[in-house]
Amino acid sequence: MTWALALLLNHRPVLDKVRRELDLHVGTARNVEEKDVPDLVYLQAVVKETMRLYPVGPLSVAHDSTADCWVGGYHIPAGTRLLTNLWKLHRDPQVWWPDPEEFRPDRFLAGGEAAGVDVRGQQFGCLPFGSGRRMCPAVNLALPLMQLILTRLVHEFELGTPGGAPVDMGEGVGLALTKTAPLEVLITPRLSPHLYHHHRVDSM
Ligand code: HEM
Repeated sequence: MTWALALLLNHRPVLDKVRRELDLHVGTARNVEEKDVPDLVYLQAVVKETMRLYPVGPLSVAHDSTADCWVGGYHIPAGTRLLTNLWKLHRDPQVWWPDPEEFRPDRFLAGGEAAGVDVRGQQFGCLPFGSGRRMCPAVNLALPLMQLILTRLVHEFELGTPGGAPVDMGEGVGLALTKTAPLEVLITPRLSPHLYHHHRVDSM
């Protein structure tokens, strides 16, 4: 979520395009709901492109091979500890991305080189949730949640940075891909005040 906001702040035309899609499908008279997300194909592309460039777990999760096997010409003996470098894979020009370092969600839209590419482990060039039997079991929780929370932030708030400065995209090293500089975002409501009404949950 942090990386998605940072990318949108540094790529205003992409943010504007997300808003235009929202204005078309949702308008400004109500809040976005989960049922709207399937119509928001550009927003979905933004989330995919964010996870391609900034996979939450850049080295995925370690696995041990249970049997001898060959991968890409290398012999892997049984019992080898294996890590998949998703960060490298997602930015490798030999995989399929002509301009892998660029944030360009359109590549996931019809006509783009990654049209139809999903992030649920079926296309091996983009695996933010891993693949196979041990892929992330929470993909169907995490993906819709990220899509909905990001959409609501973009729909309900103008987003800016202190002094209009670009966001520092420095990446930390670790099992989770963290930002080295904390993200500072200025938010201003952009919808009618009654849409920000919070329901109070009474304690039982
Ligand atoms: C955007 C959010 C998330 C991403 C990108 C993500 C990504 C991943 C990845 C790459 C793996 C390793 C898959 C593999 O080895 O092939 C994994 C495993 C796992 N994830 Fe997630 N994850 C996310 C959120 C979550 C959440 C919210 C939960 C729990 C509620 C969760 C629970 C797990 C568990 C239990 C495993 C280990 C599965 C196993 O080894 O069988 N993940 N996740």
